[in-house]
Order: sequence, then C-alpha cells, then structure tokens
Amino acid sequence: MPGSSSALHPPAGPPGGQTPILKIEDLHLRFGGLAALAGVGFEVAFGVIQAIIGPNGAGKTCILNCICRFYHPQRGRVIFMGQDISRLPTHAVAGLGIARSFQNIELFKGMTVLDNIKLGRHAHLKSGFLSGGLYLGKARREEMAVRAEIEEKIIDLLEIESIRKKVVGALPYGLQKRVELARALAMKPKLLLLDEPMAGMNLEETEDMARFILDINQEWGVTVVLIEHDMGVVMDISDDVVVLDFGTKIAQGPPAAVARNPHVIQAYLGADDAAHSKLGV
Ligand SMILES: Nc1ncnc2c1ncn2[C@@H]1O[C@H](COP(=O)(O)OP(=O)(O)OP(=O)(O)O)[C@@H](O)[C@H]1O
Repeated sequence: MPGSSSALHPPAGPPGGQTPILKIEDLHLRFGGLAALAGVGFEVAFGVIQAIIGPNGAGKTCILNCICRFYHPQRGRVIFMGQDISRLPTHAVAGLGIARSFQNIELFKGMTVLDNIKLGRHAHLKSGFLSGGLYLGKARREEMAVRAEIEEKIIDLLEIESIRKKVVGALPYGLQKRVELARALAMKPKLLLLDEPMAGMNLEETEDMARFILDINQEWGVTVVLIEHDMGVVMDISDDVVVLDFGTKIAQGPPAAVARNPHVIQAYLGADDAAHSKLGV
C-alpha cells in the first residue's frame, strides 16, 4: 500500500539526515566464563532488511535480547533513532516501536488468532487497561479503530482472514508463525526483529513468509532485522548482511559480497564444497 498515510505505515526514511535507525555499539555480554558477545558493533540503515547470520551459538539471538533489554550487556550501547535505549525497561523499548518474534513461538495457544493479535496492539492504546476492559468512551472508540486497522491491514496482508477466529494452538506450525508476525505488526513497529521466522517451515511456507517480510518492509516501510539460517532467503531478501562468529562481527555488506568473503565461508560454514553451494558461490 505505497503512499498510504495510515498510522500502520511509518515513514521509511529517517526523521532527518542519515542517522541509522539502529546502532549497536561495542556490546559485551558474558555468561560466567562464556563471552556470548565480545565487542559487537554495527549500524542498521532506515528502511532496510538487515540480516544477521552466523554459526550456531555465534551470538545472534543475544543481540536481539540486548536490543529488547531481555539481556543486560556488561558493556556497550544500543541507540535507536538517536536515543540511547541501553537502560530502558523492556516495555519502554516496545513502546518506542521495536517489536520482535521469537525462535520458539510465544503465543497464547488457548486464545484465538484475533485475540493474540489484539494483545500486541494494547501496547499502543492511549487509555488504560481498566477503562479499555470496560469498553468506555474513548477506550471503546480506540478499540474499534484498532479492530478495523487490524482486520483491514494486518490480517489482509498476512492472508489469515479464514483463521481469525481459530484457536492458535490448533493451527499448523507455519500458520502459528504467521500469527506471531501479525501480533508483532499490531504493535505498529518502526523496527521489527525476526528470530528465524522460517525455522521448521516447508518450502511453500518459507516462500510465503519471505513475501510477507518483503511486503512489510517495502509497502509499510518497516525496517527489519532478520536472523535466519536459510541462506537462500537471506540472499534473496536482505539488503545488507552482518556475519557473526564467536560473539564478534567478522563481515558486513551486501549479500553477494558477504557470500564470496573467504572469512565468512571459512568461519560460518567451513571451507568445503557444501559451504560454497549453500552460500550460492
Ligand atoms: N541465558 C543464557 N545463559 C547462558 N548462556 C547463554 C544464555 N543465552 C545465550 N547463551 C549462550 O550464548 C551464546 C550465544 O547464544 P545465541 O543464542 O545468541 O546464539 P545464536 O547465534 O542465536 O545461535 P543459534 O543459531 O543456535 O540460535 C551461546 O553459547 C549460548 O549458549
């Protein structure tokens, strides 16, 4: 929906100048003797799909957890739209417009698709939970507007109209992942953090998910940070790739350049034929 001025469609560009939407500065995160992050730093430009790749245990999810403030790094900063968010509580980070999905689905399995999506939207309602729960005045109008927004935009975009009243736990895995994405979108994010959104999906589900991520990015102007092991997807849809290994950044650049980088081939997959074919080089 290019050109729409809906609140669901934040501007793709920065508020002024070339400030990146996200700056990760010198993050250090230790668990006992293990250095999960050992001085990671990179920038994410407004409006891009930024991939983060690397072998198992490289520190990818730890970075998302530091951004969302689930983890508290011993050193370093996270700057979002020019603001240092390194000391904010988790809910305040969400309120600024950072939403995420998880490696393992984190939905309310006994609730319907629509109710799960609405829970994401509550972070942005101006009226409190109590009045909202009683459906009074302004709260009710807001709730109705929210419903219309959700139904017309998110459900439509993610093609989940036919399952909106279904209980989430009864849905196939691929659809649950889609609902999780819908709930994250309901927060009206400026920045969407996706942790392996294609994990466990078949080819068709993977292609659908890739298309949805592209639509969210290109039509709605949402900047996306994507952790993904499926190299085909990473090469196809990302604008820029950060490569981690042992908690440090070993490369960053356009997908094709990163895929040819000998350090990446060596460190990420091992310098064998399988690595070359997996990276498409
Ligand atoms: N809460 C924790 N307590 C202890 N160690 C942790 C914790 N969270 C992460 N780690 C460790 O930090 C390292 C980096 O973990 P992380 O989950 O960021 O890796 P990853 O790159 O996302 O890996 P994968 O691709 O397997 O998901 C791993 O060795 C992991 O075991």
